[in-house]
Parts: sequence; C-alpha cells; structure tokens
Amino acid sequence: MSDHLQLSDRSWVDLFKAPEHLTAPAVVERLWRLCPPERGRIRRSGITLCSYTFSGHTLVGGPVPPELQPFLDWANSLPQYGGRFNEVLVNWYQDGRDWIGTHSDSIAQLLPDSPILSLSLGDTRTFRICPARRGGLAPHTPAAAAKGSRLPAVDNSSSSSGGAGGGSLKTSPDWRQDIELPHGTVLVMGGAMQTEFTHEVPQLPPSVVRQRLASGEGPGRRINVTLRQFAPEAAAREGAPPAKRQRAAAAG
Ligand SMILES: O=C(O)CCC(=O)C(=O)O
Ligand SMILES: [Fe+2]
Repeated sequence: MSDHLQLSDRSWVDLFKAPEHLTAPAVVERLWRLCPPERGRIRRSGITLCSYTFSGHTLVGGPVPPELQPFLDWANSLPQYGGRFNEVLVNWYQDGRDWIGTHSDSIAQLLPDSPILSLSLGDTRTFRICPARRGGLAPHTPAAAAKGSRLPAVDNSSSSSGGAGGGSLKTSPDWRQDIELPHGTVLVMGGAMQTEFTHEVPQLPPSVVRQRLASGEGPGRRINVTLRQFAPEAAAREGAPPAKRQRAAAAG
C-alpha cells in the first residue's frame, strides 16, 4: 500500500510503511546506541566519499555499520526506486526541540533522477514541503536553512493519492504541504523535488511537547534514516570539492 503525492508535473513523493524488521523496538534501540555523543553531529556512512559538508560539520564517509546494512538491503530490494542505494545518513532528534530547517538535499553527486528514501522511527513529526524560492530564498543557500520555518497558514491538503493536485502548486508561493510521519513511515522524494521544492522538519512548540507528555505521547524523539544512490564516480573522485548540504543545527 503506497500513497503517491504529485507535487508538480515533475516532482513527487511516495508514502508507505516500512517492513517490521526495520522498525522493531530493538532495531530502534540499536540505532540510538549509534548516536554520536556530540550534539549536532550527524553520522553518515556508506561508500567512502570525500568529505561531506553541511552547517559547519564535515563528516567523512566510512563503512556501513552492521546496524544500517539491513536498511540499504531493503531499499535495494525495491526495484521501482533504482536498486543502487549505497549511502545511509542518520539524523537523531532527541526531542521536539530538534529540527531541520528549510533546505533541499544536494543531488550533485547522486545518480541522475535517483529518488531519496527517508524512513521515520519513533515519535511522529511533521515533514513540511514548500515551493523552492519562497520569499526569494532559493534552495541550497545557508540562509534558507538557517531561517527555519516562518510560514503562513498550513495547507493540510490530503497526503493521499494525488491529493496535492498538479502544476499550479509551484506557482503559489503560499502553498505548503505538511505530512505527518508516524513511526515506520517511508517517504520517498522523487523527480525534481530537490530543485522545485524545499523540505524541513520544524520544531515542536514547547506547549505541544508538554501536551504530548501529558497525554502519554512521546515528546518528539525520533530517528530519521535517509538512503541515497551516489554515482560511482562521486565515490572515486578523491580530493573533489565536498558536496554541500544545508542544515540548521539541532536546537538544544
Ligand atoms: O528527518 C527528516 O525527516 C528529514 C531529514 C532530511 O531532510 C535530511 O536528512 O536531509
Ligand atoms: Fe533533507
């Protein structure tokens, strides 16, 4: 069962459930044990690339830890997404105050037209998609990432099949799509999504964290695993300029 959301003629998102062997509590616990002690650090692994820079953090690729190999194996078992996943990036959100600002993922080193798979584990957080160049902020600018979310009213248009309609969305600067990502959700970003749209995971307001705690829900603690298909040349090009990613530092 998969939902397909056509964001524009060229950009789309798929949503579906991950298999249980990747979402079991023991798996999530093992991923928390990989969390770097230093706050704001993001660990990535996969093919050995030259360094990968975002928001002042430079991380060098390393071998895939055994905890992450099943995620790659699973992604590569989905033929509709290309089957050449070779990189894993993990983001740990300690609670609802951790966030990732408005950005587009760098696709410079990826296989052409390869989609990015994103798997959510833990508490439900909102994934917000906006047209790129909103208010003059193009994707791939640190300013855009640092600003985070300052947007008008939410359009909660359905995230089910075709719910967001067609190409008109791109031309409406006020349009935005909020998608709730409960535990075990896979979100696939495809087509021209990284050039036509930005995405972010906003902070939960403190009142919402309090409310969630009071109601027994989690306060926003979550792990996100993204899987990408890097071109073999990118891996081989030692000494090439690092790929650029924009990321707001995790709030503490
Ligand atoms: O945590 C998420 O769902 C999004 C992560 C993300 O956008 C990224 O790692 O580039
Ligand atoms: Fe991203």
